[in-house]
Amino acid sequence: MTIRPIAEAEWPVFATVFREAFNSEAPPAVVDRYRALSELDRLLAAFDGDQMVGTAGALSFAMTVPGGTAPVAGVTLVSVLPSHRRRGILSAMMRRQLNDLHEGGEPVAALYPSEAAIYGRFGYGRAADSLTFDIPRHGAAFVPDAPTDPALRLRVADPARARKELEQVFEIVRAERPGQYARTAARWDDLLADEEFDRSGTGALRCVIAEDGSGPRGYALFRVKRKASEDDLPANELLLQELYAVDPAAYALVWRGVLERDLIARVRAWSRPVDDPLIHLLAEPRHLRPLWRDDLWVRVVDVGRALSARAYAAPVDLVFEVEDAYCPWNARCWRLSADGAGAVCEPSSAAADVTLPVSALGAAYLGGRPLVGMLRAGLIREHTRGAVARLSTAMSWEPRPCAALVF
Ligand SMILES: CC(=O)SCCNC(=O)CCNC(=O)[C@H](O)C(C)(C)COP(=O)(O)OP(=O)(O)OC[C@H]1O[C@@H](n2cnc3c(N)ncnc32)[C@H](O)[C@@H]1OP(=O)(O)O
Repeated sequence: MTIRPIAEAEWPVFATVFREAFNSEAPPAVVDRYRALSELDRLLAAFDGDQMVGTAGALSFAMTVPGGTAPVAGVTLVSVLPSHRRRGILSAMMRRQLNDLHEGGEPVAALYPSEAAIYGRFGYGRAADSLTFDIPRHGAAFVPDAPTDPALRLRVADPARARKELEQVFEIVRAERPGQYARTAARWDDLLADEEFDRSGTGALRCVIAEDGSGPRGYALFRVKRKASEDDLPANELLLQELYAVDPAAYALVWRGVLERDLIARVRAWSRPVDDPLIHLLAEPRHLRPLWRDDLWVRVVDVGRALSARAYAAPVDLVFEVEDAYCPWNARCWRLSADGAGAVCEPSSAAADVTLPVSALGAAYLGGRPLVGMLRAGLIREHTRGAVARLSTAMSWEPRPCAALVF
């Protein structure tokens, strides 16, 4: 078995392997979009003799982390042909990729797993969660004191033509929420693509923008799936792709534009953050009927650099011991000292206050997974009473992390 980067000429075979592994029906135009999204020199393939049997890629993200932005490898296109599964090919590709990231100086990796049980063994931790809302039209009323702004108006826009305005809003909001990553032109092309395959029975991509005299302040992208009830009344579903706004009044107005749209029986919204302000705006939040699931998984590739690259919610100074079977350079004691002036995380020879698996550090890295929960679950060992609570408080962050756009 060989694992190596691919050449441009090998892309079609690479695409054949991941299409087969994912049981994908993606047409050539969509495969071209994957290529535009990919960074060729960061694609790895596994070979059995001459045959390509496995794939893995990484994207160079600037990702929002607590208090700033960090370089993060967005791991993607991971697949092994059905004929070659459960022989350790994924494990070998993950080991190679983690070594490459370490040597290339990328301190953190993140991914969306196809199945949540796969990546914990490679040191990834469940770092962000998201909610799916399923809101019936009759449950869409807002609390009486929901914010309004008479300067705001709602405009129906063509998504492709409105791209610059959407980018303008997104650039502001992405800096606030950990897990959000800067979007390349290819990412926007993919998000706004509206070919037959993208519609797949769910209708054209639509857009509303909340704006005032000085420009856009919020937007929603959505499709409408046409449906009729048994007695032939409109029962259409609005499928919300994304909704962002830079201030509360614009946020409320865009949601109103979505929830109060005529001829819609229900609104389904995926990948909403767990602290979505909509939870406070709906007069009857039980109508959100939230479904909880995992969003981003994070892998701390280099403990010292990763933990020095973020901010902390409270001062902390302690020593923790990391267990890491895949990245031996992490497996040792580290001292973390952080206060309002910054954070330093360095190797230490002092006795550890806490021992934890590297996946726990990944889970806590974006501020959304309190370590105290993992202590109670018996996944972390505490040697100094109260040390996990202090580290947990320091690593927690507002707002809660959510990438919300699968890569
Ligand atoms: C970020 C992303 O791209 S996520 C997309 C992941 N890809 C897919 O889901 C496509 C379909 N699936 C596949 O291509 C393959 O089944 C893969 C990539 C998930 C696994 O590849 P394999 O080469 O079979 O994995 P490998 O043999 O290295 O398995 C390593 C370990 O993970 C376990 N494992 C592998 N796949 C799964 C799974 N889907 N669920 C739970 N455990 C799994 C194996 O049992 C093995 O466990 P062990 O170490 O205790 O023996």
